[in-house]
Amino acid sequence: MNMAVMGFFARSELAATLYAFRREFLVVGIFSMVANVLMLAPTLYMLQVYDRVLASRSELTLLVISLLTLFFFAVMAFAEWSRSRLLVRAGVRLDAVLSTRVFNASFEANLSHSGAPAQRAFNELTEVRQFLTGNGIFAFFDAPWAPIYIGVLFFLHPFLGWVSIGFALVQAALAWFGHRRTVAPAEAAAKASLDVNLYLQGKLRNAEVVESMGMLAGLRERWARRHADYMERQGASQALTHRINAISKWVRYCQQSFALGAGALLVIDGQLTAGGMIAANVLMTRALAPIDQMVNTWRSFIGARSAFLRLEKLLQAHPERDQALSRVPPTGQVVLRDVVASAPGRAEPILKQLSLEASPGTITVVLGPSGSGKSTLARVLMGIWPDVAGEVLLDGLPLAGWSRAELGPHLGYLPQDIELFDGTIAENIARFAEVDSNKVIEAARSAGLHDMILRFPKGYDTPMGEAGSLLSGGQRQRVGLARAIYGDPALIVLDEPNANLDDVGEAALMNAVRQLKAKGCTVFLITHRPGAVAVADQLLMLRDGHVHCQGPRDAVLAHLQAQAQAQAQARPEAPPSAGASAPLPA
Ligand SMILES: Nc1ncnc2c1ncn2[C@@H]1O[C@H](COP(=O)(O)OP(=O)(O)OP(=O)(O)O)[C@@H](O)[C@H]1O
Repeated sequence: MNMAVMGFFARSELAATLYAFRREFLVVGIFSMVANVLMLAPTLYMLQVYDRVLASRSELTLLVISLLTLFFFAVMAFAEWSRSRLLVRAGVRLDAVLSTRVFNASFEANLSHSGAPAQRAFNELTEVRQFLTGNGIFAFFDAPWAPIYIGVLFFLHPFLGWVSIGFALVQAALAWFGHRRTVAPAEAAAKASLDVNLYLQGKLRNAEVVESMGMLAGLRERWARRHADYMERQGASQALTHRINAISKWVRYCQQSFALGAGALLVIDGQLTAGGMIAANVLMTRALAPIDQMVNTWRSFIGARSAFLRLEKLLQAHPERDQALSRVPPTGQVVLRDVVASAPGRAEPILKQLSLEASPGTITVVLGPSGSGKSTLARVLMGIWPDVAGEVLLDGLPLAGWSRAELGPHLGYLPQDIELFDGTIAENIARFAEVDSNKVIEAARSAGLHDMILRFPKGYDTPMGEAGSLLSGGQRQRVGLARAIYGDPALIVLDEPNANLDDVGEAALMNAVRQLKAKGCTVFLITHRPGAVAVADQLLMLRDGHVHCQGPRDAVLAHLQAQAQAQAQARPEAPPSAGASAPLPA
């Protein structure tokens, strides 16, 4: 294989995956060769019928060559069918090989807000697969055979060979021109189409909010603007493609008729038989068909190529995680050293030089005003904040180095926006792994949910869709809590778990937190409610991304009290110094 081709397959993971299909493509190439060589059969048949059968008036000759041609056609049909089947199967396998990888990469991209939505990545995978396994690719397999047909035309008469080369050049020039002109508009239209779809889907997801506050008109106006932009771009792109297709069609008609005319000239001159003339006409159409096919499939080629490039970029940006980094289960010892968490588009980091330690069997309550960085800290602790500097260690090892699939069951996380997924309540609590009924019930009990679930008609097997209408905000939060508790994690982070809870719910939560502590879990509890301070071993107060106060609970409380008293005494003379901070030694 030549260097350029090898270079292509070596350049990325995606290209290397395609390289694994080289055998299939080779066999497709062989079938294409058989089919293309046998395409000469109709030409030979025509020659024989005109020049031999009609001249000799022999029915037997006609029968023999007809049967022979029939056999060739059968082989040709078999070769064409086989190559299609092979490609379809290769497509299914390609999808099987890549879909998990693309799923993981687009999931990670979503997590870091760095990539296009997952759905787009799957559309791209489908586009690449459909191109590689559809009609478009045949043009590439058939094109190399055009020279053979042109060679046969030269054999019939050099003039016919030159005419076919002339037409081939015109067609190729048209394809090249088409590519240059249509690539940008086609890509712009595809992007605009995706934008419109994604915008619409996003709004449909929030249909209740939109409806309740009468936001539809405003949103429709924004959607209409995007839609109009898409229509305009698509119209421009289509108009151009149609123009190029029309020119291509015109060239094809000219070629079909003038090839016959050129043959007729030679017949008049006595240089070609009538059979040769008809055969040359068929042959020339055949020789130029792949080029014509390429002009028509150019658009899908461009689409597939840019989809390929985007997928390649996505996979490169999110390489497969090294599964070898799995380790013994963590005990939950957490150390953060000089952690700085940033976000794109923000001049200042969200968390600034944050350091803390938490041991197994302790509860750290994180307090602080809105926007002080508590939820960001929760994500850092879970290892899902993309842009972190400093050290985040779990059992003395960097969190980022753990195998996510293995670490996941040892972590518990209750985010502020609880997302429950399609499936039963039990499956949601069991995190969609194999449901261990005892563990599910234990987690539900701890979250104060068990009795409530039993009151549902299908109990733990109630689908989330149905339960969605049965569950209140507080109950959803408790299902989220049970999911976080499930399987006795070593480290658990609860981000405002009591936001929607009543007093009973809050008591159940505090009970659950104490149980977790008793089991040796490292608990982080982020809250606005002062009641939670009662269960804390240590307190961490954040203010504007900084540690305002940190240390054992009683010491921090005493310090805050002393600070408040000092401020109260100083008040008559001078205003309090807002934001005075004094991190306590842990
Ligand atoms: N993905 C993000 N990109 C940019 N900025 C962000 C992102 N997430 C949060 N922020 C900003 O970081 C700051 C801290 O946000 P965070 O959600 O951590 O605060 P919080 O203390 O949990 O607030 P609350 O109590 O209201 O939940 C805010 O100013 C917020 O605007």
